[in-house]
Amino acid sequence: MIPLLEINDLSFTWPESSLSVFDQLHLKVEEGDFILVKGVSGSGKSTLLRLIVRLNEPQRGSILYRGISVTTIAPALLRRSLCYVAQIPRMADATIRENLLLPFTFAVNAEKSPPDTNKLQGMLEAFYLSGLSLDQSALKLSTGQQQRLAFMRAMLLEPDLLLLDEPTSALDAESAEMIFSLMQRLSLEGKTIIAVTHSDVAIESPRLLTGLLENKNLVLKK
Ligand SMILES: Nc1ncnc2c1ncn2[C@@H]1O[C@H](COP(=O)(O)OP(=O)(O)OP(=O)(O)O)[C@@H](O)[C@H]1O
Repeated sequence: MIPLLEINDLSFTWPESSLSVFDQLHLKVEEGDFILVKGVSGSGKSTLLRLIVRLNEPQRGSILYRGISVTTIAPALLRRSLCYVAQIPRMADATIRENLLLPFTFAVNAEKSPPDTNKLQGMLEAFYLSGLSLDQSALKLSTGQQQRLAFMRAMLLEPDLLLLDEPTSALDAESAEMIFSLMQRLSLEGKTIIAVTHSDVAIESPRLLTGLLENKNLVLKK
């Protein structure tokens, strides 16, 4: 079986830097895997996610999505299937509904049908956002609420792989707990997730793997 994502021999150095972030890194992600990437600050956790969705390009090595080099897939197309949620959520100065539906206005998602109000309301509840109106301003939400909204917006696109960059960094313990329980639930539903975290969280999923980024490489363990 071809893995969902396969990284081989990956080496990367930021422009104008003399130190490489990765040196011959390998990673294989099968459908349904839930990988929590840990590592000290500066070990390259965000950089790894950025390379996967082609926000940066490696100097060496390959990243294959379903066996195809990501360099041959237009970034917008790639990011339709591999959804990246950045550390700091970005919301437009618009309502919650408009923010959630924004990706469906992109040409690349033209064949995806936008969710109706019922689905959006249901999802708000599932993402611990019940009580909010779809017609209120997204910018007036707390960081934790915006983060859950960004997470929900990504899931509405039904990506093959969800990449979450430090989804709980700006959150209090209670909001972080909600994000982790959401990730656990999605993993139990069979979603494939790579999430970067600093926290020592108790997540239970039969498909959970912990990846430690250390010495420019990633070591996975059960
Ligand atoms: N845009 C950039 N330009 C140059 N160097 C960068 C850039 N972004 C990150 N780096 C460097 O790359 C290395 C890895 O950074 P990265 O942000 O991936 O680490 P991280 O493990 O995600 O850190 P943190 O846990 O603090 O978020 C660091 O040495 C950092 O200084």
